[in-house]
Amino acid sequence: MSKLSVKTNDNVTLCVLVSDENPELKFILLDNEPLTLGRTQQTGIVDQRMSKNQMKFVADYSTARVLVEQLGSNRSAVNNESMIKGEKRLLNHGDKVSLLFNSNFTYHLDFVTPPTYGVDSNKRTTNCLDKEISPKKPRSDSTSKWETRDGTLLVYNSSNIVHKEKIAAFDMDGTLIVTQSGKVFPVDENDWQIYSPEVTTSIKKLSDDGYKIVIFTNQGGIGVNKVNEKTFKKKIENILKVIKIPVQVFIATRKDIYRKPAPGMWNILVSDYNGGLSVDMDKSLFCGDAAGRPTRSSADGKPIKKDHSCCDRLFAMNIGLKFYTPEEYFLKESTEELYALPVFNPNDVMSNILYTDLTSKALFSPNKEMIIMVGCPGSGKSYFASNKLFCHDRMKIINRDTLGSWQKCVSEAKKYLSGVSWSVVIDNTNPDIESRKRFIDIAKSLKIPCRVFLMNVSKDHAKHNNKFRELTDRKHQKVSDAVIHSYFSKFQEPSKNEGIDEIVKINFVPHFKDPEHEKLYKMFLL
Ligand SMILES: Nc1ncnc2c1ncn2[C@@H]1O[C@H](COP(=O)(O)OP(=O)(O)OP(=O)(O)O)[C@@H](O)[C@H]1O
Repeated sequence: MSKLSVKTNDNVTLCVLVSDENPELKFILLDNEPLTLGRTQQTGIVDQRMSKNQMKFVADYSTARVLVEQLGSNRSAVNNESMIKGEKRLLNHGDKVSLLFNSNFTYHLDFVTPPTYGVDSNKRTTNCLDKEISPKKPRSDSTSKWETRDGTLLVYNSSNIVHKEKIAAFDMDGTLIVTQSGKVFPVDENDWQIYSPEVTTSIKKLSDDGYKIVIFTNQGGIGVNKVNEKTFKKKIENILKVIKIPVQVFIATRKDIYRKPAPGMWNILVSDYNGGLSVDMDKSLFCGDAAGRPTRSSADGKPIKKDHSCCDRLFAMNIGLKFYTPEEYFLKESTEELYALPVFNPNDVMSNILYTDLTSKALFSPNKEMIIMVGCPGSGKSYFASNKLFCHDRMKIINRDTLGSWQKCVSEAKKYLSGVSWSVVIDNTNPDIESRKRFIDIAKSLKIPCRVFLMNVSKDHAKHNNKFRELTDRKHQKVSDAVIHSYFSKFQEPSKNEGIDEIVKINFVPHFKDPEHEKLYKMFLL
């Protein structure tokens, strides 16, 4: 039995939230009239984790979408992706909402064609809440096809997009379009032309052959307000008018997991934007111009600048997709396979090495001592120092990021080492003699042994770790590449002459929180 009833006109597409646990339980969402669900008699939910007003829904019949906002404190979810208080999402027909994350309080959204109540007996006679699904109303304006995910990813769906197992994906700038002006960056939103006539014919053929056409584009300019988002969306719509085939577009506007070569745009396509169809990786492909090719000549001998980056090729490699350059795919030019990958390949990290060549001694001594870490940002000092496998309970990790200044680190180190049995680890970069001396002096004055643990990690490896940290730990303050370069320019190799008892080189031994982290770590990240 439905908890609500409503009289409707024949031409109205009714919108209903249907409980997955009890399909009899349905809530009608009237056009533009908010409905709040939570721990109430209406829903029959008594779980105390649920707020009385947990989620607010507002249907927009003109666009066949529903805006949902989480009001309660505990997490809810849309299509199994968790939401927090204050977060809003747009729902489409068929989307699943969990009033509480990981619970059975789930509903799905149906747009239902209402009955005619005997006005014309040839017309439908089903109850308005029976699951007779009307085709979605055509969206009234182009903006209704746009969505924003996680505040940074823009997604566009052509209204007649059909999901497929075969995906033909393309980069946009330099691949599907080039500037008319001949400049690297467009001078305005109209400064574009289709890369070559083969683009439209190839895409039509792919579509006829059962491929869904997708565009993945990095547009960091939007994130830093250099490019106007509204104007850019219009530009996409104009390009798609020329392509004339239904297309899905993903636009990464920030330096986050969605920015190529990180895999976020692909992952969200597979999880949320392919109608639940799995992707045939063997038949799918990605084509882009950022392929890491050096300066070269065209067939008629004209010089061609080197590629501005390798991010398209790396994106395809990270995902495991077949990769083509626009020249290969559209112009059928033969492949030269001349390209450069980043110096550091995360797949090369060795898991079968020891942390240190020191096999005779315990890495961390049970006796009181001072350990000075030396290593650039991202070299893994904190990860190593805080790894409980190697530390003992009476070991204080002292860190400038937490305390605020080296002076505070010095006094904290003195305090602990003056105590009965505490050892300390100075978890700062300590690149030069001057920065190490502050701590060596304390050890000397207290007659405590002092060792240096020197991180055996290259600059490119540290940059990779740093990027990985950015993508996996949003709370950690971002470290620019300039800070890493500055460490290396200041670096003075530690020497026993500084008053250090022992210098131990610490190798990078990979160890991951979970398989997802390992998978991401082993991808190329720029
Ligand atoms: N052995 C390891 N295996 C897997 N990941 C690691 C390892 N060591 C470090 N990482 C990852 O590399 C990133 C950087 O490590 P960490 O924060 O320890 O560096 P750091 O040298 O302390 O940097 P900073 O000086 O900026 O604090 C982190 O995301 C960490 O999870």
